[in-house]
Amino acid sequence: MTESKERLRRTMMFVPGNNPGMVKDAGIYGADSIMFDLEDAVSMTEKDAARDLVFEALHTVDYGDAELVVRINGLDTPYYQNDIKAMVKAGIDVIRLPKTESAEMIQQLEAEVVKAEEQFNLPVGSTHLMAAIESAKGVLNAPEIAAASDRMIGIALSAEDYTTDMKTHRYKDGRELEFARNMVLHAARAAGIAAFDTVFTNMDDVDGFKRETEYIHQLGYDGKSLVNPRQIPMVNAIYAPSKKEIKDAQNVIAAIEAAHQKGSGVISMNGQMVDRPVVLRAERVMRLAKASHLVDQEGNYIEK
Ligand SMILES: CC(=O)SCCNC(=O)CCNC(=O)[C@H](O)C(C)(C)COP(=O)(O)OP(=O)(O)OC[C@H]1O[C@@H](n2cnc3c(N)ncnc32)[C@H](O)[C@@H]1OP(=O)(O)O
Ligand SMILES: O=C([O-])CC(=O)C(=O)O
Ligand SMILES: [Mg+2]
Repeated sequence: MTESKERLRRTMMFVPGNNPGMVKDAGIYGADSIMFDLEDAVSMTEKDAARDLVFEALHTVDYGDAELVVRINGLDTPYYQNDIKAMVKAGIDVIRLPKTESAEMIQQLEAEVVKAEEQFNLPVGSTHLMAAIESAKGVLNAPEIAAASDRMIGIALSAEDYTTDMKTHRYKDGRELEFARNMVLHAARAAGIAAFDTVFTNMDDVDGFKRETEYIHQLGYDGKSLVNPRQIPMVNAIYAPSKKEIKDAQNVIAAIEAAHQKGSGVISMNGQMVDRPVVLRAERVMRLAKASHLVDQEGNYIEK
């Protein structure tokens, strides 16, 4: 559970569960998490076929190191119980509940997941959960939702449905999302889980996508839900630390290790106090640097 809670999740790519070609090839683009969609990308008439297709793919396709997520249908639909059963049986890593509005909904989801894990002789607790927050009620209850279960690995803002619920729509400057973005992020951080920003659906507005990603990176989001593989390298580039950030992080880690040997937890480096929060930030920079293939095994910067 700990490893799973802490893994890098910069890119979580939606893959329509009813599209055999996309489902089969989803692993080739290097997304940190692949999210098969059984909900809004799939029409009512294709719900069963999509579930079968994803189930089959989970058994036959090698998705490498990617985390495998499924967005099931909502708790107010006739599909969600079959979705949970099939996905737990297939050994999915994470179930994402759409349109989550309360902690009770997560508990209802968890009860079904426990039943399925027992039915298929899987260790109880092995399936992780996350929630998509898509309404005013969900945003206001985000702290309770994020803390509703030990299985929770993250919460995501879903701005398409959220802006509809708020009687607005998405603007280029994103000001209509300010409160929700901050609320979701704070709820995730307070619960110690990951925060995912919403999809950006205009594939032709590359500058707009980059601006939005820079903004949510600055806020502190772990990553973003995506709809297209072309968005993956753009997110990774924004999350990749610079050469100077890597050097500084390495200096901080080396200096604090030396200080610890002498029994001290705080030091001064170039006039700057270095203590635990600075070290934790440096360690995250190094995790991102490794994931971005910017350093080799020994931690040396790789010139491109
Ligand atoms: C509000 C919400 O609920 S959002 C979540 C639900 N929506 C989705 O899941 C939509 C996911 N995205 C898509 O279906 C598509 O990316 C679209 C329709 C937005 C654009 O499609 P296209 O114009 O065909 O994209 P593009 O030309 O960039 O595709 C390039 C390649 O990537 C593949 N691809 C595109 N999107 C995806 C995806 N999400 N997952 C896997 N593969 C994809 C295409 O199949 C194509 O493969 P090919 O070169 O082997 O033929
Ligand atoms: O989770 C997302 O970003 C996509 C979605 O369902 C929404 O925006 O309503
Ligand atoms: Mg939605």
